[in-house]
Amino acid sequence: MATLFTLIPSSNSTFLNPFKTTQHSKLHFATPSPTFKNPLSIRCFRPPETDTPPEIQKFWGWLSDKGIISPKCPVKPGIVPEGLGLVAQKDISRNEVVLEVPQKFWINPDTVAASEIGSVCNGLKPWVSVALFLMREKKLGNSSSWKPYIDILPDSTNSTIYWSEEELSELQGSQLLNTTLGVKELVANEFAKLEEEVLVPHKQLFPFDVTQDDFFWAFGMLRSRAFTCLEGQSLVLIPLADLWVQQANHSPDITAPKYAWEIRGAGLFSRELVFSLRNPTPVKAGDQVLIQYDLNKSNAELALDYGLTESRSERNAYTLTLEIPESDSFYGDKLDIAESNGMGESAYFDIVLEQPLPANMLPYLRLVALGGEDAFLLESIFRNSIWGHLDLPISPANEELICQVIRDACTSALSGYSTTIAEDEKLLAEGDIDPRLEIAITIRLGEKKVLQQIDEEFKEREMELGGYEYYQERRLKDLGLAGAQGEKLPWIGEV
Ligand SMILES: C[S@@+](CC[C@H](N)C(=O)[O-])C[C@H]1O[C@@H](n2cnc3c(N)ncnc32)[C@H](O)[C@@H]1O
Repeated sequence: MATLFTLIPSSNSTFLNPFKTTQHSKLHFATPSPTFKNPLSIRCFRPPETDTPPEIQKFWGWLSDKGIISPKCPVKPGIVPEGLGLVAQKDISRNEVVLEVPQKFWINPDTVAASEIGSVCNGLKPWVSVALFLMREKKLGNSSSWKPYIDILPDSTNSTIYWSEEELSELQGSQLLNTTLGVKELVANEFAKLEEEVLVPHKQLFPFDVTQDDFFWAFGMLRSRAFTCLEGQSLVLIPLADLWVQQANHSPDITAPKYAWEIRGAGLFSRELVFSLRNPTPVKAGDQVLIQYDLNKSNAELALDYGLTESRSERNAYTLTLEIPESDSFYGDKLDIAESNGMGESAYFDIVLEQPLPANMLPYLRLVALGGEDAFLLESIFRNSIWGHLDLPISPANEELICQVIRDACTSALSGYSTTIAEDEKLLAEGDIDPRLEIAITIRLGEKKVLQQIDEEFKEREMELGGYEYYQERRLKDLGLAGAQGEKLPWIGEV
């Protein structure tokens, strides 16, 4: 029954689909923190502060020259513990608009299409074309009109896509390791395609070396900064707005992004679009303006996208993949039942720490495990009612099988990690750890806790097998054919 249950990585990426791969690709990464190069002095609205790096001053001057910000702008980029952030220049109340960025300063697939490389980007995936644009602008250096923006972008983040092999080894056994390797492989494949189809044939547009590392840099920038849930926009980089830092550990005051930003019409007849950012919670002058990037992302997703994790227990999740094996003699019937109930041959269940099992997980498991004396339930006569029956235990054999399969899978997954929960907890308690190691420990600890929780839940089910009411008893009761204790009366056959 091993095929009943497989554990695969999951990634609800901001702009990529989930990956199913465990293949390794070559890794090349380094330089974790933002660096500021090219010392230059520029005009800015406020007197330059002595500790403000020249790149930020130049960026600010560029934004003011372009009219994106005015002297009244209530926020300003500043150095914060998380790299660059937006710092309040005055007390800002909740819901106050802190900045507005017109469409002409956005970088999205339309920007690329209208640029010098637009004609060679036709047919590229939106994220690939924006990544190509971004790395080209970086290579263009002083000739790029986006230089002040490109110069404030970090060389990398703590996203696992930038980790060295040694750093990744701390994730041994985790789903995040598989997901990261899958993403890296996908990006490497996209780069190989891009090289063959665009970079080499159009060398005149790319008269410099463009490497896979450059592409990884651009990919990581998009992954950590692009807005993807805006109306009508597949993905868009919005200079200045992308300096917003994630509120570490959830504060109920900080609302989800959908309340914090919007695209609205501006100008004559509202023809021009403007990205507008509102302050989610009152902030005092000098403090950072913070946001929640996405309340629904797991720690693995936060680590992959942004290179950060949170200690809230709901951020810890593990994705179980269940599937109906093609070799199952009832494959067709089971698939039909799954499909009639909005599911398919495979089903993914994100199990969250300290949360109940996802709806439909137990019915799907029972369906996959259905066989033997219970197989009559797969007959077409039951097709309309079967899902309701699967919501509750079907038979001791079926329930025992799902418990065994899940518990075996948990034991096997737990044996893949190189540390125990206690060891990880001790390491975290000691503190003063490298940020990437802290991310790795948080992830593997969270995954193991979820696996342990699943195992305990099914262990309890296993111990209660004798106490459940199964399909036959329920059916007899419904028909008024059960005895006083719910037992089948001796003269009753199969129902
Ligand atoms: C949208 S950018 C924000 C601007 C960024 N701080 C910078 O220096 O350019 C997102 C990135 O900021 C950093 N970041 C944001 N919130 C953070 C947090 N709470 N803890 C650590 N790093 C954070 C991460 O590197 C993340 O990938």
